[in-house]
Formats: sequence, structure tokens, C-alpha cells
Amino acid sequence: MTITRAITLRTILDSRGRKTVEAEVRTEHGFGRAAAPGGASTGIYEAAVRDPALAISEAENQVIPHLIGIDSSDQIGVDALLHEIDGTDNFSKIGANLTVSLSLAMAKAAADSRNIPLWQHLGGIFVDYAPRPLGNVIGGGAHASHATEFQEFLVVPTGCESVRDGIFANAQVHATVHDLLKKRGIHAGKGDEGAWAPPISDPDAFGILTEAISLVSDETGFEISPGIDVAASQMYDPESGMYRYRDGTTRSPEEQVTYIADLIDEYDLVYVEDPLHEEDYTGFAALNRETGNRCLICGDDLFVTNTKRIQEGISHGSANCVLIKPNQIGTLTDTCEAIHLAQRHGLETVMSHRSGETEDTTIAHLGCAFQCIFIKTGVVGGERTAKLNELMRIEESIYERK
Ligand SMILES: O=C(O)[C@@H](CO)OP(=O)(O)O
Ligand SMILES: [Mg+2]
Repeated sequence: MTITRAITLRTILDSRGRKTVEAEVRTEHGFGRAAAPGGASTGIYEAAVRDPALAISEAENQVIPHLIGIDSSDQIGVDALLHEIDGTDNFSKIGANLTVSLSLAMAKAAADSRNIPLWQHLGGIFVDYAPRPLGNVIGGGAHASHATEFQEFLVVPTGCESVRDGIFANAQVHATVHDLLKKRGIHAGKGDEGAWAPPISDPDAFGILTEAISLVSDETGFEISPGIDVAASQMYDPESGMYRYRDGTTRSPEEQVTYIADLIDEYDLVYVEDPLHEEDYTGFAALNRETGNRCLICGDDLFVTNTKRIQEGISHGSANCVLIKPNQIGTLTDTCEAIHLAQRHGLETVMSHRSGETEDTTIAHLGCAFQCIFIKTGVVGGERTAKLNELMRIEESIYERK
């Protein structure tokens, strides 16, 4: 029933208009389809991405024949085989964009063959909540030029009863930010993830974010909290060992820690991602020691969903949260191992999109199956709302089951 009968690979468009890999897996009774997303502010330790067309044409001979006949419900076996065929430790031979789409499509085909949704196939009977949506409402950095220094100014509906209410509240904050920008005569386009990308300073962005949050919180009656993704590797200059901001400010790693800790207190931030660059386990640890009791200090480029790097972070006490991006590591099994390692050590996990996305909704299922605290997947834009809308549907099914 779950034996793989056919596999199709093709290139499709991502939200930036670039080519990406899509995989389809057919079993006797099931079908699964998944596409690889792509980053702009990618960590240097992420698994390797190959040119999609090239990766597909080589896979037709070197990968697909090995997968036909394999049991799609044996996810660990499927992913081990992908590693074996590749033979490197970062999928540099066959490409993590190829493997992640195949690995996820296999899981979806297995779920479909069992006639259950993916979140249930992977999460089982004890899944009892959907992760809260963490969404980018103002942004800049590598996702938009002439905008904020920090890559993402985020909101999360910490007080919402249902994820559905939270998703609509985030959208309302996004719209309110636009109103406030217009009132101040500031024109803004949107960045890669649909966040407003105004030509303003980070302190001004915090001001607008805080005002928008308070207006929408008053209306909805529940707490909405701010967060940021600094994406600090983008502003770190390894030669001088300093963080260089585009406004001319430079900060030493110690000054960067103090700066971020002050922002956490000034704006009551509940979530800070990549406050320091991707090699700085000890700088992360200093910030985590100082603020980890009141804010999630999350590693994205630091950990790249890689168990070796997460283990290193655990031994340094670098973070209390791990960002999870399946395409950073290349298979569902590796993703699951990263989540389990983090959760075993009491770290929170946040399931995440990439800045280059497709209408694929798999991460909504993974966020529920693995009981992540948040899902970071934007606020507006079709490739983002596809996931949010799926999350609402899954939440309904979870409630119906209770
Ligand atoms: O830094 C990030 O967290 C992501 C997604 O928001 O961006 P990118 O996909 O460009 O790495
Ligand atoms: Mg990030």
C-alpha cells in the first residue's frame, strides 16, 4: 500500500521568481508532493543547494531508480538511502534542495496511503495544539534594500485562545503598521516575505511596531508580543570582529550583547533570533544567561537545524530555542532528530519558512506534528497564507478530535 511506484521531479517557480525543485511520489494508493524553499540570508553551515535543473537531471539516473520500490512509510530508511547515495555530509553531491523535496513528498505519500493527514501520520494521537504564528510585519536586511537594519520585526499573538484568532490578529498588525507609516508620510514597498520594508531606522521601526501592537491588542483583547530576527551574520565583519550597521555604528560582540539585552527590556521582546553571528556560541550564551528567563533566544544560522551544532549550543548554553528549517539539513529524519534533541534538553523549537517559498504547506503539518511552540511563516502573501490557512484547517481537526 505504501510502496513507492513512481516519482516525478520538475522545476517550479518560487516566490522570488526563481526555479526550485518539486517532487511527486506515487504509491499504489497514495500521492505526495513537496517543493524545496530557498533562503536569502543563508547560514554558511547549511546543507548544499544545487542548481535545480542540474540536480533533477542527475537524479533521474542516480537517485530515482534506487527509490522505486522502497516503502514510503519507512521514512528513516528513505532518508538513510538519500544519505548513502549522496555520500557527503552536507548533500553537496545530489543537493539538499533535491533531497528535502523527495523526503517530504515521501512522507506525504505515506500519509495519503494511510488516508490520514501528514500531521497525524507523523505526530500520532497526542498532538493537541497548533503552534502560534510568528510573523514578520516590518523588515529589511537581506530581504529588502533601503529598509531596516534588522532583518525582521516580528509579532506573535501570545495571548490568543485559538491560532485562528492569532493569525487574523497578526494580519491586523500588518495592516495597522501600514496605516501608521502612511500617517507619517512614509512610503513602503514589501520585502521578500511580505513585510513592509520602509526606509526607517530600527528605533523608528520599534516605535511603529509597538504602537500597532497596542492598537490591535486593545481591539482583540489579547496580548500580542514583539520579536526580532537580527540575522546578525549579515552585519558581522569577521576581519575586524565588529558588527557594522549601515548607519555607521559599529559594535563589538560585547556591545552587541548589551545592545540586544537593552532592546529586550525596552520593548518587552519575547523572541530574538540570531542576535550574534553564526560562529559565536559564547556571545549567544552571554545573552541567553542575561535574558533567557524572559525572552526566547533562538539560533537559526547558528544551528542550521544540525544536531552537531545544536549539541554544541546546548553545551555552551547558547540558546533556549532552535529555529527549524527542513531544507537547512535536507531530510525529514534529520529535521526530526534536531527537534527531538532540542526538546529533550528543554529548548523550544520554532518551525520556519524560508524567504523564497512556494505554496507548499508542509511546514504547517510539521509544526503541529512536532508540537513546536511557534511557526514562523510570514503574515501575508499567497505563499505565506497557504501555510497559515492550512494551519487553521489543522487546528480545526485537532479540536474536532478532542
Ligand atoms: O533568516 C530567516 O529566518 C529566514 C526566514 O525568515 O530568511 P532566509 O530564508 O532568507 O534565510
Ligand atoms: Mg533567521
